[in-house]
Amino acid sequence: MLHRTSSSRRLNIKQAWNKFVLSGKVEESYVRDVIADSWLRCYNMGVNHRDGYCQDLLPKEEIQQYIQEKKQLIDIAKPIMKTLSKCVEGSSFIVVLANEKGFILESMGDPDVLAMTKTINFLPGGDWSEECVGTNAIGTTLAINSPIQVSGEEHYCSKHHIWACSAAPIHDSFGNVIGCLDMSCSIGREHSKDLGMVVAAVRAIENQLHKEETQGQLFAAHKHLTTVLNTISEGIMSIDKDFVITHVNPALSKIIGMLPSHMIGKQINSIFEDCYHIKKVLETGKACLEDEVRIDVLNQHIHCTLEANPIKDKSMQVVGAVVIFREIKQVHQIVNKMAATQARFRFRDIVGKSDKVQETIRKAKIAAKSPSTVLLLGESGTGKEVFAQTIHNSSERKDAPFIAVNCAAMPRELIQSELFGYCEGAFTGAKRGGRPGKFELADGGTLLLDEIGDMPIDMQVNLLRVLQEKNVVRVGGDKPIPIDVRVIAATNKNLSLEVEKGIFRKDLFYRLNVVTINIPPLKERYGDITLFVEYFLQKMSLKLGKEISQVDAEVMEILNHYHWPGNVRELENVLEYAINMVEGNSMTKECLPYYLNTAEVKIKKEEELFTLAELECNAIRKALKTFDGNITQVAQSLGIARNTLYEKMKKYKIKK
Ligand SMILES: Nc1ncnc2c1ncn2[C@@H]1O[C@H](COP(=O)(O)OP(=O)(O)OP(=O)(O)O)[C@@H](O)[C@H]1O
Repeated sequence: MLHRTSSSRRLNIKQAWNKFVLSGKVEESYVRDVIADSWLRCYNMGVNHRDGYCQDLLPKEEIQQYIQEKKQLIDIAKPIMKTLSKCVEGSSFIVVLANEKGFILESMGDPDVLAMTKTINFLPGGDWSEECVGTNAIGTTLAINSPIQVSGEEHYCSKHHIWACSAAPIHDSFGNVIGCLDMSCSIGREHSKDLGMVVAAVRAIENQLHKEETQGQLFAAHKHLTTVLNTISEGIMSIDKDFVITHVNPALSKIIGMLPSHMIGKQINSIFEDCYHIKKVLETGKACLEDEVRIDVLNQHIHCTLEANPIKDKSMQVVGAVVIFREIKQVHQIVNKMAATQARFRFRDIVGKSDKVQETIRKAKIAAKSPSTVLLLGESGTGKEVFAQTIHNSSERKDAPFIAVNCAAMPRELIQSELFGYCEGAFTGAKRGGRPGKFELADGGTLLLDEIGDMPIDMQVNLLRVLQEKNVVRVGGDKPIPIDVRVIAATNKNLSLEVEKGIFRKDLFYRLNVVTINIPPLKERYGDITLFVEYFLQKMSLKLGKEISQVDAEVMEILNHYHWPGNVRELENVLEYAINMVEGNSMTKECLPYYLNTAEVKIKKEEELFTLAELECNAIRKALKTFDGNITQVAQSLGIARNTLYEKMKKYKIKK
């Protein structure tokens, strides 16, 4: 139903208006109170009823300033204004947004009507307050803080009598008026639902504004909280009810040695090996405070106090937990640090799935359970010390010290006192009270004699005596001190050859060569390079503050075919160099050291020689993969009997 002001009513209002402009009094009952009040305000403000042309169109810079101030409102209102314009398309309407002072910020709609608005400066920058142009929808809605429709002669100025306008104020979440929305058309084209549409559009604008405000507040609160968490020196982690890590602060990342991005989104038990304290909090909903726990993560043990608090929702259901870690620098850790290295590695930390490494691990596990002396043989950088630490940590001596001594690095004249200690006054410069040697420091634990092949021959006899007698006599002393030490010796030399050459004592060789473990060179560990790359990338990305998300296939090709004379240590160094060289987050072959990119490496790759056993082993593996473990088909394809195939699989420890 069209609601147009009837011509008789218009006439009555017009007569009332005519009388009012002469007398300044509203006598007729045809004029709504809200309009009459507005007329009186305008009359008292001295608004010229014959004018109505907005004189005060703002200069461009000032309009821009107003637009800038209301950017958020305009951004939200514009799409809603467009929708409103679309709804009334073809009905000669325009939609106008003004600020709380009545200055127009934005207008859109019917082009003919927009053209008409130019004659009265009903344009962006125009001041449509009552004070400036008298009673009108924009100025009056702002003056009364309520929606209003102003038609024809209800306008204070005669020039506006040809318009019918509906407007409603827009409020912020505190109820302050921040602007208004108006819909205008020529008189006679207005509709009873115009005001309702404007009010609905204003509600939509206000809702969106409040939503953005709430989001802004949430964002600010989140930022605030993150800043607090990030500046706290304790390690803090939050988890959800499914044990998934949702937040890790930088302090915890530093304690654990792992980037937050590598932890967030993961299950806690994929990072921490023993997390039953934390799980209990989620299960029981009760907080937990532990004085001292050992957290096993990334081949290291972290001693810390642990505090875990449940997070509950409105209905008191546990929805997650916050865990606080405080690192304890334990006394024996400090002692260990001063004396030698901390034994960090355990079997599960040893990278490598190749048969050769698995065989070495099998033997090392046996050695760990026995009290016998162990001899570790392997090229430089293969991980002899890694295995020595692992054996120690898996032995019953794991809680006692692990001391490593490099026999090649010690000055010849100091070996004796370093290993066996000295008494006060043993030599010039000897400390008061004397000093214990490495054997004494390792008492109850394990002593790694690294590079044993480099121990001077005249020192070897003393070592043999200590190993046999199980006591040490400090340099300058005469009292034997009993020691209980498990010795692990390691060398990259061929000790029997050294014995033949007379450089190494035969009796010491036999004394050490009780449980011998060969550590394979890296080039023989088929398939392990990829695992090492993953492991070192994760370890070093934190140290170097870089995240590498991709390693080119070409890089893997080169790394997989290089002969690695420096073994794992060389690979570790190459990767550290390459990570440093990465620009962006992808490792290309240009990042590798020059020598790995040279022709020599490629030739080696082509000329690579395998032993017969390796060829046989590879052929069986390939065939098993091709025939999906079907023994009959594999035996047929290789031209051997099934029994022979089983024997060979056993020999090479190949599983189906
Ligand atoms: N299986 C492994 N898993 C993880 N890291 C390893 C492994 N093997 C070796 N490494 C790393 O490679 C480097 C060299 O290892 P390590 O010092 O144990 O070798 P080594 O054989 O004792 O060397 P050298 O003969 O020169 O003393 C170390 O940084 C070690 O952490």
